[in-house]
Amino acid sequence: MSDDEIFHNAGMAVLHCSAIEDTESLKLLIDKGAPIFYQDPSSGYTSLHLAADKQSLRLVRYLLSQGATWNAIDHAGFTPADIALSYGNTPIYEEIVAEGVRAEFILNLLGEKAENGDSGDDDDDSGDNDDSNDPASNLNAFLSSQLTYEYDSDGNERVVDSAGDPVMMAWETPIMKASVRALCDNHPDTQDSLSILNVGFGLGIIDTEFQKYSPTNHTIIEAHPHVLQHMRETGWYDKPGVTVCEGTWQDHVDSIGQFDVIYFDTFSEHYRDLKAFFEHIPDLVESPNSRFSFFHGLGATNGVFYDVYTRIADMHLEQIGLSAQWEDVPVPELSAVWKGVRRSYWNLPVYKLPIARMNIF
Ligand SMILES: C[S@@+](CC[C@H](N)C(=O)[O-])C[C@H]1O[C@@H](n2cnc3c(N)ncnc32)[C@H](O)[C@@H]1O
Repeated sequence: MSDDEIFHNAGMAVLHCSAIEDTESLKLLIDKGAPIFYQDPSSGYTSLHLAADKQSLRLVRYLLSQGATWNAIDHAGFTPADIALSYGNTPIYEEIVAEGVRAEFILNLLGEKAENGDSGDDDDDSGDNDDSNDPASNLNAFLSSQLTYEYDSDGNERVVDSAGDPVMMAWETPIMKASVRALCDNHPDTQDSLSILNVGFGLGIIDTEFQKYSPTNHTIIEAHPHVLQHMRETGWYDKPGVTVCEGTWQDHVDSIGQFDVIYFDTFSEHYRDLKAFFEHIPDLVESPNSRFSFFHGLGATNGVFYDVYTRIADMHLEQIGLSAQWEDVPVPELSAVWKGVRRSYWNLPVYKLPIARMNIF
């Protein structure tokens, strides 16, 4: 028998024992090195998918304790937690999501260690591998990519990079408006007029909304030369109170000052970059009343991943002394907006809008 056949048979035995909830035999197989992560070639199911499908919390716990993969996707596009959710099985869903948070949290720490030179690997979660020349995942490739401002066939504005990936799209307007309302409405410092920092101009949707509050200081950090050109052509450099900081936020963040309102929405960066920005917030806030938000699109092609990343971001904010509230914003059906672009980056009915404040004051 070839190695491949032995591997396949051992994997199928793991799946069979999971399907009949035979934990005794499962334990023997796993102790002998059978692959707990094995995916059925015809369905893509893993042992954890089967345990979720059986609604066996005991088996789910056992498999997770033995290192089962929390986020494997079957051929229909579902993770084990999606299956639990389809049954309304909250205990199993929560068990798997908690494991996801633990696993991603540790991967994040390992990623940081690697960046600090503690290990040779630059291996981390959430596709944070920027070795490629893909403008959507590598900042340098993005900054030298041609950007095009255009309208889709329904007249919705968007800006796309040279690979055809959308950088910003008009469908996000309700999210941007809701973010500005949550950041600016009833702000205790409105009397003195707000000072606002926005990182990432894109289509200028959020900056247009911020302008409605007549901020005395409205600072925009923008890195891409074509976006800056667009800002010049559309008069943003001449608006009273607006300061455009050309370059990346990493270039400016240490000398930019303090603000009542801070928003962050870049492109081609990764969770670790957002987290690095979080760490500057204590130095960027003007007062105890200052509010911070960011575009939360982490893992937004799958509800389980989105849930896991919402919790991870919340924990990281907490670690640096920020406490966040998350408001649900409904997102309409979007299939039409992805026509003519390479990848869709959103596939969920609800946006989780974060509003964070320093909790040390
Ligand atoms: C998704 S768009 C922002 C959309 C914006 N919120 C709006 O309402 O239209 C992201 C923007 O961030 C810019 N950007 C990407 N990386 C950046 C960085 N490191 N520093 C500053 N700007 C960056 C991009 O050029 C792009 O204009």
